[in-house]
Amino acid sequence: MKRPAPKVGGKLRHYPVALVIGTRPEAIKLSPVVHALAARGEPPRLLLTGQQPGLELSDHGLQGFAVTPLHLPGQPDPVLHAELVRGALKRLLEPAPPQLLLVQGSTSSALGGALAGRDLGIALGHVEAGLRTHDRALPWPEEDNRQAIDRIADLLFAPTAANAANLQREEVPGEVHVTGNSGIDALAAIAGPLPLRPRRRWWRREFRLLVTCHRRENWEGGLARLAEALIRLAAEGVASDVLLPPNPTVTGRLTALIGGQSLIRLAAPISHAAMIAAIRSAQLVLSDSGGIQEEAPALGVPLLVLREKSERPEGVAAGNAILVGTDPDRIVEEVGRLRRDRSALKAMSRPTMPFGDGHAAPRIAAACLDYLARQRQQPARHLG
Ligand SMILES: CC(=O)N[C@H]1[C@@H](OP(=O)(O)OP(=O)(O)OC[C@H]2O[C@@H](n3ccc(=O)[nH]c3=O)[C@H](O)[C@@H]2O)O[C@H](CO)[C@@H](O)[C@@H]1O
Repeated sequence: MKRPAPKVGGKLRHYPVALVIGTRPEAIKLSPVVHALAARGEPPRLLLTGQQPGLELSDHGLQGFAVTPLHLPGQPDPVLHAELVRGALKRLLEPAPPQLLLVQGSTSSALGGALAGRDLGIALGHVEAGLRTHDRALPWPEEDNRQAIDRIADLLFAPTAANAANLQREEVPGEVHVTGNSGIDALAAIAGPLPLRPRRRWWRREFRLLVTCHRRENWEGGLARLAEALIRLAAEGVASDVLLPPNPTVTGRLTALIGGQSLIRLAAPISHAAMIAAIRSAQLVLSDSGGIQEEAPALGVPLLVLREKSERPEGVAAGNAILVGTDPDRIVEEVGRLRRDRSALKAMSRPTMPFGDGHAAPRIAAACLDYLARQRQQPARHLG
């Protein structure tokens, strides 16, 4: 189907900085950056790809900013989606390109935005640069997308020193800044000043799990193995709250696998503030989400990571998380062990801040504006 090209807003020229947003985690993590840029007198234009249909920017405090929607929902083939975003953004931005384009993370929207920026010779900033599993298949396509974006970015905002070390090893040509993850800024905006004090009442009689599972690598087999584990745990009296993702494929499969099981509650996606409250009140979280791997340590909530490999080893190193994959025996065993061993659970409940101090966004905004000021003093860039 031929899609109409998005209308070009003449006002584009008034926005030296533009940001690409496609999904919930990008909105969550870029909102603090948008506000930090605005606080410094440079409110950016938001380019909303539509990857996650129904994403409401106002849910993430992004109302009132200039928004250009592209209406490009995610495709079964993420490489195709990245190309659609690339083409649409090139048509949109070519007449009046911004001086700096920011993308976040590892989505096909981020890759498409980065490639469009490169095609048009626009300086590119990557928020959340340098995360690596060093395995192109786990997760695919995120690992590929991250590497591809980092290779062409002019500004790389690495959340941690280990992320920056990955970039230095790869000898990326852009400037690397260690800033912390802006997701922790978003968390602080909800939870209050960080670090939090350890929770006093971390143990309760009833044992409830908070569960999310949506990564592509878990679609074939992983979801069914997790479902088996949750059903076995329910038989032992362990209750689970399973939060369904916005993705209808995963929601359909999870509902077919565990819908109607006693002690297992399925719930629709909730707001970020409600999610933070749910994490805080869980005794143990099971998740394959990237953002939750960052939030749980800062909130001092123990986490079992439903993945074989993670690009966020800092949570495991800090003692808050254990990588368990989706083997049902392993999940049942770890949950059982932590349920019985209160001191092990308590040791994982100490709030830690391996992913940042909650002040990443002002650092990112300052580095962007400094870069723009330097660029303005140089002769114009030419497309090679
Ligand atoms: C493993 C991986 O590659 N993850 C990538 C994925 O995000 P990620 O895996 O984090 O995506 P999720 O959809 O799990 O989003 C996580 C965020 O959504 C919140 N939440 C979750 C459930 C809910 O009902 N409501 C809600 O608000 C969580 O608190 C968290 O802040 O794309 C991000 C954006 O590019 C990247 O930064 C991540 O690296």
